[in-house]
Amino acid sequence: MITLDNVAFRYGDRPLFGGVSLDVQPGDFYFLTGPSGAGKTTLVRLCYLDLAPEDGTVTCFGKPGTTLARDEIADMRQRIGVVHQDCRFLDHLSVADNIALPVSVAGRAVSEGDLSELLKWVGLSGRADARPPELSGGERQRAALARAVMMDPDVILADEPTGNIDWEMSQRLLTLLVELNRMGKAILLATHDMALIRQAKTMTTARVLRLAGGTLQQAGTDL
Ligand SMILES: Nc1ncnc2c1ncn2[C@@H]1O[C@H](COP(=O)(O)OP(=O)(O)OP(=O)(O)O)[C@@H](O)[C@H]1O
Repeated sequence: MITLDNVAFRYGDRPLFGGVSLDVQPGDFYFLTGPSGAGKTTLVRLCYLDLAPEDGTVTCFGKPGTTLARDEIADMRQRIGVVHQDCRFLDHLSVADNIALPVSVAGRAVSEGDLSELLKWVGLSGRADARPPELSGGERQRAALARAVMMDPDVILADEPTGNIDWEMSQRLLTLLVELNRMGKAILLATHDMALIRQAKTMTTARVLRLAGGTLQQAGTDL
Protein backbone atom coordinates (compact mmCIF):
# COMPACT_ATOMS: atom_id res chain seq x y z
CA MET A 1 0.00 0.00 0.00
CA ILE A 2 2.80 2.39 0.89
CA THR A 3 6.22 1.61 -0.49
CA LEU A 4 9.42 3.56 -0.03
CA ASP A 5 12.12 2.49 -2.44
CA ASN A 6 15.66 3.66 -1.76
CA VAL A 7 14.46 6.98 -0.42
CA ALA A 8 16.82 9.78 0.55
CA PHE A 9 15.81 13.02 2.22
CA ARG A 10 17.57 16.24 3.25
CA TYR A 11 16.52 19.53 4.77
CA GLY A 12 18.50 22.15 2.86
CA ASP A 13 22.13 21.05 2.74
CA ARG A 14 21.71 18.65 5.66
CA PRO A 15 21.18 15.01 4.62
CA LEU A 16 18.89 13.21 7.03
CA PHE A 17 18.75 9.66 5.69
CA GLY A 18 19.36 7.65 2.54
CA GLY A 19 18.70 4.21 1.05
CA VAL A 20 15.46 3.86 3.04
CA SER A 21 13.16 1.11 1.80
CA LEU A 22 9.91 0.05 3.41
CA ASP A 23 6.87 -1.85 2.17
CA VAL A 24 3.68 -1.45 4.21
CA GLN A 25 1.12 -4.09 3.26
CA PRO A 26 -2.43 -4.76 4.52
CA GLY A 27 -2.34 -6.10 8.07
CA ASP A 28 1.26 -5.04 8.77
CA PHE A 29 2.13 -3.55 12.16
CA TYR A 30 5.39 -1.62 12.21
CA PHE A 31 7.01 0.30 15.02
CA LEU A 32 9.41 3.03 13.96
CA THR A 33 12.00 3.85 16.62
CA GLY A 34 15.26 5.73 16.71
CA PRO A 35 16.93 8.61 18.50
CA SER A 36 15.39 12.05 18.65
CA GLY A 37 16.16 13.94 15.45
CA ALA A 38 16.86 10.79 13.39
CA GLY A 39 13.95 11.66 11.10
CA LYS A 40 10.97 9.55 12.23
CA THR A 41 8.44 12.34 11.77
CA THR A 42 10.00 13.15 8.41
CA LEU A 43 9.69 9.51 7.33
CA VAL A 44 6.04 9.43 8.39
CA ARG A 45 5.41 12.63 6.40
CA LEU A 46 7.05 11.07 3.34
CA CYS A 47 4.66 8.12 3.68
CA TYR A 48 1.60 10.32 3.18
CA LEU A 49 3.25 12.51 0.54
CA ASP A 50 3.39 15.53 2.81
CA LEU A 51 7.07 15.73 1.79
CA ALA A 52 8.79 14.58 -1.39
CA PRO A 53 12.03 12.58 -1.30
CA GLU A 54 15.28 13.97 -2.64
CA ASP A 55 15.95 10.60 -4.21
CA GLY A 56 14.10 7.30 -4.56
CA THR A 57 10.36 6.70 -4.87
CA VAL A 58 7.36 6.79 -2.56
CA THR A 59 4.47 4.80 -3.99
CA CYS A 60 1.01 5.02 -2.45
CA PHE A 61 -1.62 2.47 -3.41
CA GLY A 62 0.27 1.57 -6.56
CA LYS A 63 0.96 5.10 -7.78
CA PRO A 64 4.32 6.89 -7.48
CA GLY A 65 3.84 10.13 -5.53
CA THR A 66 5.51 12.20 -8.24
CA THR A 67 2.84 11.20 -10.78
CA LEU A 68 -0.08 12.29 -8.62
CA ALA A 69 -1.88 15.59 -9.13
CA ARG A 70 -2.92 17.59 -6.07
CA ASP A 71 -6.51 16.29 -6.10
CA GLU A 72 -5.26 12.70 -6.51
CA ILE A 73 -3.04 13.18 -3.46
CA ALA A 74 -6.09 14.45 -1.54
CA ASP A 75 -8.07 11.36 -2.60
CA MET A 76 -5.22 9.06 -1.68
CA ARG A 77 -4.92 10.69 1.78
CA GLN A 78 -8.48 9.64 2.52
CA ARG A 79 -7.13 6.11 2.67
CA ILE A 80 -4.45 7.07 5.19
CA GLY A 81 -5.32 8.06 8.76
CA VAL A 82 -2.68 10.20 10.45
CA VAL A 83 -2.41 10.69 14.22
CA HIS A 84 0.02 13.45 15.16
CA GLN A 85 1.69 13.82 18.53
CA ASP A 86 0.34 17.34 18.93
CA CYS A 87 -3.12 16.38 17.58
CA ARG A 88 -4.53 19.76 16.62
CA PHE A 89 -8.28 20.33 16.75
CA LEU A 90 -10.60 23.18 15.93
CA ASP A 91 -11.27 24.50 19.41
CA HIS A 92 -14.59 26.13 18.55
CA LEU A 93 -16.07 22.79 17.46
CA SER A 94 -17.17 19.97 19.76
CA VAL A 95 -15.16 16.76 20.02
CA ALA A 96 -17.81 14.94 17.96
CA ASP A 97 -17.74 17.61 15.25
CA ASN A 98 -13.94 17.50 15.11
CA ILE A 99 -14.01 13.73 14.68
CA ALA A 100 -16.64 14.04 11.94
CA LEU A 101 -14.81 16.86 10.17
CA PRO A 102 -12.73 14.79 7.67
CA VAL A 103 -15.92 13.13 6.44
CA SER A 104 -17.73 16.47 6.05
CA VAL A 105 -14.71 18.01 4.31
CA ALA A 106 -14.67 15.07 1.89
CA GLY A 107 -18.26 15.99 1.02
CA ARG A 108 -19.76 12.84 2.49
CA ALA A 109 -22.73 12.53 4.81
CA VAL A 110 -21.78 11.90 8.43
CA SER A 111 -23.45 8.81 9.80
CA GLU A 112 -24.55 9.64 13.37
CA GLY A 113 -24.56 5.90 14.11
CA ASP A 114 -20.94 5.48 12.97
CA LEU A 115 -19.90 8.58 14.90
CA SER A 116 -21.50 7.46 18.14
CA GLU A 117 -20.05 3.95 17.73
CA LEU A 118 -16.61 5.42 17.18
CA LEU A 119 -16.92 7.69 20.23
CA LYS A 120 -17.93 4.66 22.28
CA TRP A 121 -15.02 2.60 20.94
CA VAL A 122 -12.48 5.21 22.06
CA GLY A 123 -14.28 5.74 25.38
CA LEU A 124 -15.38 9.30 24.68
CA SER A 125 -19.16 8.96 24.49
CA GLY A 126 -19.51 11.20 27.51
CA ARG A 127 -17.20 13.84 26.03
CA ALA A 128 -18.85 14.21 22.60
CA ASP A 129 -20.06 17.75 23.31
CA ALA A 130 -16.91 18.93 25.09
CA ARG A 131 -14.53 21.39 23.40
CA PRO A 132 -11.00 20.08 22.66
CA PRO A 133 -9.28 22.34 25.25
CA GLU A 134 -11.34 20.63 27.97
CA LEU A 135 -9.88 17.19 27.15
CA SER A 136 -7.03 15.48 29.00
CA GLY A 137 -3.94 14.43 27.02
CA GLY A 138 -5.15 10.82 26.80
CA GLU A 139 -8.63 11.90 25.73
CA ARG A 140 -7.11 14.14 23.04
CA GLN A 141 -5.07 11.24 21.66
CA ARG A 142 -8.10 8.98 21.58
CA ALA A 143 -10.12 11.71 19.85
CA ALA A 144 -7.28 12.07 17.32
CA LEU A 145 -7.34 8.33 16.69
CA ALA A 146 -11.13 8.42 16.24
CA ARG A 147 -10.76 11.29 13.77
CA ALA A 148 -8.15 9.31 11.81
CA VAL A 149 -10.38 6.22 11.80
CA MET A 150 -13.60 8.07 10.86
CA MET A 151 -12.71 7.86 7.15
CA ASP A 152 -12.17 4.09 7.45
CA PRO A 153 -8.58 4.31 6.16
CA ASP A 154 -6.50 1.34 5.03
CA VAL A 155 -3.39 2.56 6.85
CA ILE A 156 -2.90 4.40 10.15
CA LEU A 157 0.28 6.44 10.57
CA ALA A 158 0.75 7.45 14.20
CA ASP A 159 3.59 9.77 15.18
CA GLU A 160 4.42 9.49 18.90
CA PRO A 161 0.75 9.16 19.83
CA THR A 162 1.66 8.21 23.40
CA GLY A 163 4.34 10.87 23.84
CA ASN A 164 2.42 12.98 26.37
CA ILE A 165 0.23 10.45 28.14
CA ASP A 166 0.66 8.08 31.07
CA TRP A 167 1.33 4.35 30.84
CA GLU A 168 -2.24 3.23 31.44
CA MET A 169 -3.56 5.53 28.73
CA SER A 170 -0.72 4.49 26.37
CA GLN A 171 -1.77 0.87 26.81
CA ARG A 172 -5.36 1.78 26.11
CA LEU A 173 -4.35 3.52 22.89
CA LEU A 174 -2.15 0.58 21.93
CA THR A 175 -5.08 -1.79 22.47
CA LEU A 176 -7.19 0.30 20.08
CA LEU A 177 -4.42 0.21 17.46
CA VAL A 178 -4.05 -3.56 17.85
CA GLU A 179 -7.82 -3.93 17.37
CA LEU A 180 -7.62 -1.87 14.18
CA ASN A 181 -4.72 -4.00 12.99
CA ARG A 182 -6.74 -7.17 13.63
CA MET A 183 -9.42 -5.67 11.40
CA GLY A 184 -6.80 -5.65 8.62
CA LYS A 185 -5.58 -2.09 8.81
CA ALA A 186 -1.86 -1.52 8.45
CA ILE A 187 -0.25 0.45 11.29
CA LEU A 188 3.00 2.40 11.33
CA LEU A 189 3.65 3.78 14.80
CA ALA A 190 6.64 6.03 15.49
CA THR A 191 7.62 5.92 19.15
CA HIS A 192 10.49 6.18 21.63
CA ASP A 193 8.60 4.03 24.09
CA MET A 194 10.33 0.65 24.23
CA ALA A 195 8.04 -0.54 27.05
CA LEU A 196 5.08 0.05 24.74
CA ILE A 197 6.77 -1.99 21.99
CA ARG A 198 7.45 -4.84 24.41
CA GLN A 199 3.81 -4.71 25.48
CA ALA A 200 2.67 -4.75 21.83
CA LYS A 201 4.79 -7.80 21.12
CA THR A 202 2.78 -9.75 23.70
CA MET A 203 -0.41 -8.80 21.86
CA THR A 204 0.45 -8.98 18.16
CA THR A 205 3.13 -9.67 15.58
CA ALA A 206 4.76 -6.32 15.15
CA ARG A 207 8.01 -5.56 13.39
CA VAL A 208 10.35 -2.97 14.79
CA LEU A 209 12.30 -0.64 12.54
CA ARG A 210 15.08 1.60 13.79
CA LEU A 211 16.02 4.82 12.04
CA ALA A 212 19.47 5.90 13.18
CA GLY A 213 22.64 7.27 11.63
CA GLY A 214 20.87 8.01 8.36
CA THR A 215 19.67 4.46 7.68
CA LEU A 216 16.58 2.38 8.42
CA GLN A 217 17.09 -1.12 9.75
CA GLN A 218 15.05 -3.91 11.22
CA ALA A 219 15.69 -3.84 14.98
CA GLY A 220 16.86 -6.95 16.82
CA THR A 221 14.56 -8.93 19.06
CA ASP A 222 16.37 -7.83 22.23
CA LEU A 223 14.30 -4.77 23.12
N1 LIG B 1 11.04 21.75 8.29
C1 LIG B 1 12.29 21.50 8.69
N2 LIG B 1 13.33 22.23 8.23
C2 LIG B 1 14.59 21.98 8.61
N3 LIG B 1 14.95 20.99 9.46
C3 LIG B 1 13.95 20.23 9.96
C4 LIG B 1 12.58 20.45 9.60
N4 LIG B 1 11.82 19.53 10.25
C5 LIG B 1 12.67 18.79 10.97
N5 LIG B 1 13.95 19.20 10.81
C6 LIG B 1 15.14 18.61 11.41
O1 LIG B 1 15.32 17.31 10.86
C7 LIG B 1 15.73 16.40 11.88
C8 LIG B 1 14.74 15.26 11.95
O2 LIG B 1 13.50 15.75 12.44
P1 LIG B 1 12.31 14.75 12.75
O3 LIG B 1 11.25 15.53 13.45
O4 LIG B 1 11.92 14.05 11.51
O5 LIG B 1 13.02 13.72 13.75
P2 LIG B 1 12.40 12.70 14.79
O6 LIG B 1 13.20 11.46 14.71
O7 LIG B 1 10.92 12.58 14.54
O8 LIG B 1 12.64 13.46 16.16
P3 LIG B 1 11.86 13.32 17.56
O9 LIG B 1 11.99 11.91 17.99
O10 LIG B 1 12.60 14.28 18.45
O11 LIG B 1 10.42 13.73 17.30
C9 LIG B 1 15.82 17.20 13.16
O12 LIG B 1 17.17 17.58 13.36
C10 LIG B 1 14.96 18.41 12.90
O13 LIG B 1 15.44 19.54 13.62
